[in-house]
Amino acid sequence: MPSLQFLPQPLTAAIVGCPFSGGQRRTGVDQGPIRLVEAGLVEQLKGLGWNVVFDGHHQFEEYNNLDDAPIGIMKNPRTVSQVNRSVAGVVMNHAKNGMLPVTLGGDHSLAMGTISGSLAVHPDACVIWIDAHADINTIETTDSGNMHGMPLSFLLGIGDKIQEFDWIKPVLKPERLVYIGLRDLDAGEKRLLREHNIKAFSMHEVDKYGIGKVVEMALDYVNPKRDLPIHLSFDVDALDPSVAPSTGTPVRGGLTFREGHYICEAIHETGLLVSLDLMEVNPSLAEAADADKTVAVGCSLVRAALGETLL
Ligand SMILES: NC(=[NH2+])NCCC[C@H](N)C(=O)O
Ligand SMILES: [Mn+2]
Ligand SMILES: [Mn+2]
Repeated sequence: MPSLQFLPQPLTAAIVGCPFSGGQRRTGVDQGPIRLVEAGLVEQLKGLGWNVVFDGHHQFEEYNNLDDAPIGIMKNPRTVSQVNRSVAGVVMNHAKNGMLPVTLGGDHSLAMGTISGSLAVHPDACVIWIDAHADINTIETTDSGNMHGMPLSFLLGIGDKIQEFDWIKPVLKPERLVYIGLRDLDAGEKRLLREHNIKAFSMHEVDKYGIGKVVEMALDYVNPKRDLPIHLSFDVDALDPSVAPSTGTPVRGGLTFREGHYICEAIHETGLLVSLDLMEVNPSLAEAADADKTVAVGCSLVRAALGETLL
C-alpha cells in the first residue's frame, strides 16, 4: 500500500456521496454518486488496499423545501448554502478522524463544502482544481446564476459578502490555488484570475508543455517544497467530451483519458493528498453507453488518485 504522508495507517477513505444538483439547472447530476458507487467504486478501492467507509449517500431532504428566492441572479442560494454547510461538517469530521474524504458529486458547488471541511483540518493545504471552467464567478460576475460556477469566489473571499453564506470562511489564499485544464472562462472570471494573480494552466499550456511538465509546474507553484497537504477537486468536464460525454457543461478540446489519469497518478505519487472531489458526472445526459463510459472514467480517476498504477 502506498504511503500518504498526512494520513495514519491503515489508510482509510471515506466516501461522501452527494446526490445534489441545486448548483445548476440540469437534472440528473444528483445520480452521479449513486451510479459511481453502483459501478463498484467501494470494492475497487478496497482492492487497492484501502479501508473504505461508506454509510450511504447523504440525503439533504431537510433543505428541499427552503423558501429559496434568487439572490441577485443566483439560483437556489439558501439550498446550496445549507447543503454545503452540512457537507463541510461531514468532510471535516472524516478528515479529523484521519480519513481521506472522497466526495462524489453532484455539481461542483459542493466544493464550497468539501474545501471548507478539508481546510478546517488542514489549514495550509493547497487546492488543485481540474476543470474546463474556473468556477470563480461572484454575484457580480455570474451570467448564468448557477452556483456550480461560483464556489471558489466564496472560498477565496472574493466579491460582495452575502449573509446567507457567512458560514464560509475565506480559507483559501489565492497563492494556494492552481488550475489545470481551463478552456471556457467568462469575461469576469478572466478578470478575477488576473486581479488576484491566480495561477492557471489552460489547455494551451497542456498542449505547449505536455501534461507531465504542467503538473510539475503546478506543484512547484502551490507546493514548492512538496510539504503541504493537497485537496484535489476534479470536475469530470475537464476531460474531453469524447472521454467523458455525460456531464452538464461539456467543452470540446479537453484533457485526454491519459492526461486526466496522469494528473491523479502524479498527485498520488506526492504522498500529500488529503481529500478528493469527483464532480459533475451526470449519467442522464447521454446515451446509456456514454453514461456508462463517463461513470467508468470517474471510478478510474478516483482509483488513480488513490494509488492505482499501470504496472
Ligand atoms: N462546475 C461547472 N461545470 N461549472 C460551469 C460554469 C459555467 C459558467 N462559467 C457559469 O458560471 O455558469
Ligand atoms: Mn466544469
Ligand atoms: Mn467545475
